Amino acid sequence: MSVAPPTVGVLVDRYGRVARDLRVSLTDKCNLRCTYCMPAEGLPWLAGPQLLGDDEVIRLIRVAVTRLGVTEVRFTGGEPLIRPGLVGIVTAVAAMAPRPRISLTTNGIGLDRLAPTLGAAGLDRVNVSLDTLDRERFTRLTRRDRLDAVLAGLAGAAAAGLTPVKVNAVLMRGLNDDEAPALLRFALDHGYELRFIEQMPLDAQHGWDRASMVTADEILAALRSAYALSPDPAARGAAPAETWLVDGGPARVGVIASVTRPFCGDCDRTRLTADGQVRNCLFATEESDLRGALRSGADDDELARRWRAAMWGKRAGHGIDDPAFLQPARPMSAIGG
Ligand SMILES: Nc1nc2c(ncn2[C@@H]2O[C@H](COP(=O)(O)OP(=O)(O)OP(=O)(O)O)[C@@H](O)[C@H]2O)c(=O)[nH]1
Ligand SMILES: C[S@@+](CC[C@H](N)C(=O)[O-])C[C@H]1O[C@@H](n2cnc3c(N)ncnc32)[C@H](O)[C@@H]1O
Ligand code: SF4
Ligand code: SF4
Repeated sequence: MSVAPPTVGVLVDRYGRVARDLRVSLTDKCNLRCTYCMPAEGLPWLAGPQLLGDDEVIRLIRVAVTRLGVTEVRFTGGEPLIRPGLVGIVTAVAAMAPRPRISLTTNGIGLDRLAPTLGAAGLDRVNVSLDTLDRERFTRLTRRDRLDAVLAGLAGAAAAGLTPVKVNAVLMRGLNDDEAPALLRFALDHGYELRFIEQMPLDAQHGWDRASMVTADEILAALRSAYALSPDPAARGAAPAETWLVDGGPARVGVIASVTRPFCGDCDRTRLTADGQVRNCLFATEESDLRGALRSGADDDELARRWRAAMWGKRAGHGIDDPAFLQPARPMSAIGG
């Protein structure tokens, strides 16, 4: 392996990992306030001029897709459905050649209305976050009484063919950690693919505590009290989720065990924040400023060169277990989860 970043080709790092999955944050704002993500009062949001405009987002995605080998584009945030230009951005990305696969990670609010339009624009599939089926718990966990809107969003996505519809759930001790089997029952009944996510130290309040985090092992034990789980024979590839067949399959359930079973060795992700910074890892402490370069006249070759250089410096892993671990300055909602 050479000691300098490549000047042509794909987004490779010094460990030989190639990033083909681009996660784009379209806004740092959100209409929920999940306790594991942000405080009740919200956060100091990015100001208008700091945000990439729609044309700037599209241009950077085009650089990634046509020059850097990116084959998957995921829109996230914050809450991507509240970005006014979302449909136009999806339409533009779907017209790129080679056409990337296009997906969206969302809290689902408003998706019932938007799903057909997004599907027609070229969105392939969605992941919807849902941590509890109990209205009172949902309101406590997200600080908003919007469970019905999320359930409607899920149904709307399935009806619009944005499949497979995946459901992301974070379990919080003492709040919804008894709900794993019920969430799986709900997902099986509706044909959604459920994945549980271990809580990570990426909340704005820095309230994460390893000792109280609900672990993958605990989640699996809870699921096994109600279902037979067997290893999924399908190859995992670079996916964060490890999956199991439920009661012999074909239905599956996944666990994203970022903390207790990290998957950094196979990571294929690169991230672009809503203000145009490339991050080579969720936990990166440095960013590369593509917005500044773009606005001062850099051409596509130069943007691609900077992106390659940013990925080359990616660390081997997140280092959460390292005593010297430092939580990144930006929270999950600003990075793009
Ligand atoms: N540590 C870590 N966690 C990630 C990464 N990407 C996603 N996750 C976690 O996995 C959760 C689910 O991610 P999603 O956006 O639903 O998508 P996905 O699981 O990456 O992808 P698909 O299964 O292909 O839809 C995120 O909220 C994160 O908590 C990553 O690169 N590193
Ligand atoms: C940051 S959100 C952005 C997209 C959208 N607002 C949503 O909630 O799906 C993406 C995902 O990150 C997850 N998430 C947020 N904070 C997290 C944390 N501290 N640890 C693990 N996952 C987290 C959420 O549950 C959600 O599934
Ligand atoms: S997890 Fe998603 S829905 Fe919840 S507060 Fe964070 S950005 Fe909003
Ligand atoms: S923590 Fe960083 S290196 Fe590990 S999987 Fe996530 S983005 Fe990739």
